[in-house]
Amino acid sequence: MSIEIRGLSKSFGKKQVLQELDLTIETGQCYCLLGKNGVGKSTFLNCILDLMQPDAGTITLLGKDYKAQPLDIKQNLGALCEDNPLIEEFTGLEYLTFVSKLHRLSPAESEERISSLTNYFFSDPESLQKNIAGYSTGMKKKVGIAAAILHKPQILILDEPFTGLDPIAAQLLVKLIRSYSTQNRAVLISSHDLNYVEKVATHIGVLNDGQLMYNGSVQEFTMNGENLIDQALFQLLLPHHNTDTNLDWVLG
Ligand SMILES: Nc1ncnc2c1ncn2[C@@H]1O[C@H](COP(=O)(O)OP(=O)(O)OP(=O)(O)O)[C@@H](O)[C@H]1O
Repeated sequence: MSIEIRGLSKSFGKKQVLQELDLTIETGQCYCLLGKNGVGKSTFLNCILDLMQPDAGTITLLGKDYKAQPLDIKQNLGALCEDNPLIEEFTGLEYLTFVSKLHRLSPAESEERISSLTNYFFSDPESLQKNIAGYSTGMKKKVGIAAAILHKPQILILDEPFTGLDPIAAQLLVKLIRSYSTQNRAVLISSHDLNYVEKVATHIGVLNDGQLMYNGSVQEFTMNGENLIDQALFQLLLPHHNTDTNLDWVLG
């Protein structure tokens, strides 16, 4: 198994965001984490990425305990964080070269991989010669995704990967994720873009009130395709949401 979480809890002050959460993700799965704004999806991913310390619980990735073997794990982990931190003073090309050096890729490997990723995601490879500070949100997102997969990690964790991408780039990412997760790897995504989730997910998790209120296959979630993912999600979450508020003053 790729990712095994047991009893994960995290609070901010008095607000408990994650409550003794358990989750197992196997290789070959693309697990999509869904849920309303502020429900704790990024907190959950940040704990798995060791960017945030949980209050309790264990995280085992690729059979290894995070606390005992953090470096072994991180060599096999690729991540796109929600705030997508890059080095803005670098050009896109400099940044990707820097990341490939961190992963100790040979210069030839690095050049080949950056060149193919550039051709795949960027219609104008010249743009990678400019400083990241001047990039659009979507351009930055594409650089972040390329940096996450440069070292072919066995686990890929992407927080809101589709947000800000144009439809062509999003479709290219769909294609990449689909073939990526069918290899001996696993992909974990947090997303609100249900049209794209529909295209990549093998498994769905719905986070609510600190717990996974659904955790299972996409077939079961959609009742073998009878429902779309958004319909299934509405049915699950709507009873927990107040829809009675009257907005006549705006609409009238
Ligand atoms: N560093 C922090 N300090 C205090 N509270 C935080 C911190 N990070 C997150 N929170 C709170 O934890 C809760 C979960 O936030 P999180 O960003 O994980 O939600 P999310 O499900 O990813 O939301 P969204 O879908 O809007 O991106 C929110 O109430 C948020 O305000």
